[in-house]
Amino acid sequence: MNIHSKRIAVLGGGNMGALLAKGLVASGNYAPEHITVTRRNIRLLDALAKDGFHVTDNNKVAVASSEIIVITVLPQQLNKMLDTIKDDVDPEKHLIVSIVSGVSGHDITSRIGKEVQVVRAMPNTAIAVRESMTCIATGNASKANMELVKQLFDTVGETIEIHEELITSATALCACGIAFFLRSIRAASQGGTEIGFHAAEALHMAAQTAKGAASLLLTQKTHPENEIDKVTSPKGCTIAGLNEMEHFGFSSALIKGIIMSANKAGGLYTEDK
Ligand SMILES: NC(=O)C1=CN([C@@H]2O[C@H](COP(=O)(O)OP(=O)(O)OC[C@H]3O[C@@H](n4cnc5c(N)ncnc54)[C@H](OP(=O)(O)O)[C@@H]3O)[C@@H](O)[C@H]2O)C=CC1
Ligand SMILES: O=C(O)[C@@H]1CCC=N1
Repeated sequence: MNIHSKRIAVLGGGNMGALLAKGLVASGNYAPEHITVTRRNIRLLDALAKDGFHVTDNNKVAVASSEIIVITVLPQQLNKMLDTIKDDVDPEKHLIVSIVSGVSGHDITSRIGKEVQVVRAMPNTAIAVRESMTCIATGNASKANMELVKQLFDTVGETIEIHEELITSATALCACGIAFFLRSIRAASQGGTEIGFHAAEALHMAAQTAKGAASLLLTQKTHPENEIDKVTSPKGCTIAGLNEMEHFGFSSALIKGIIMSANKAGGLYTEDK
C-alpha cells in the first residue's frame, strides 16, 4: 500500500502542523487537496486555503474525510482535542500519527477509548526545507503502518525507527536540537561581528561553516574529533579558541541543556493534567 494515495488530516495547524502540510506538498508526493488542516482560529489558515489545502475548525469533519490522522496540537491541548474526535475514530480505518511531545501512544488510546494504531513521530522544523531528522516509534502499530509513516516523513527529510521509550530523548536531541544549533550559529555570528564582519555576512558565513561541519560528518562518516584534529594546527589559533570555549563550559552547557530538555519533555503532558 502506498501512503501517497491516502488522505491526511493534520489536527492543529500551528507551526509544525502547517510546516508539515506544506513540506509534504513541496516534496511533490502529495496534493494539497488530499490534506485537511484544522485549528480553532481558522482565519490563520487562510494562506493554506489559498494554496489549495482543505481547512476547517471542525476536527470531526477532518477525521471523517481522512485515513491518516496527524496530531500536532500542544500537549496541554491534547485531551480537549481528542474528546472532539473520539466518537469518529475508527480503528479499522484510521492510523494516528502523533508528534505531541511527552504523550505516549497508550495515553492517546486510553483517552479515545479504542485500540487504534498510534505511531509517534518526532520531526523538527527543518521539515520546511525537507531536512528533518525524524524519529518514529510505536507500541501497537503494524510493520506495514510503520513503513507507511516512514514513507511519509522520508519525503521531508531522514527518518529512523527507535524504541518508544527513547522518543523523549529524540525530542531533546533532534526537535529541540534545531534551536540549540541555531543559537550556536547566532553566537558564532556575534563573535564574527565583533572581529570585523557586518552582521548579515557574519551570519551567512557562520551558517555555511556549520553546514560544512555537519556535511563532513554525514558524508565522511567520521568522528567529530577526527575532523577537529585536522583543523587544530600545533600552537595554532583553533586549539586556542576551542580550549577557551571549553574552559567556559561549551560541551558541558550543551550536554546539560539536552538533559534538561529531555527531562522537561518527559513531563509536558502529565505536569499539565
Ligand atoms: N515546534 C517544534 O519544533 C516541534 C513541536 N513538536 C510538538 O508539536 C506540537 C505542536 O507544536 P507547535 O507547532 O510548536 O505548537 P503551535 O502552538 O504552533 O501549534 C498548535 C496548534 O494547535 C491548534 N489547536 C489547539 N487546540 C486545537 C483543537 N482543539 N483543534 C484543532 N487545533 C487546535 C492551535 O491553534 P488554535 O489555537 O487556532 O486552535 C495551534 O495552532 C507540540 O505537541 C510539540 O510538542 C514536535 C516536534 C518539534
Ligand atoms: O519546545 C517544545 O516543547 C517543542 C517540542 C520539541 C520542540 N519544540
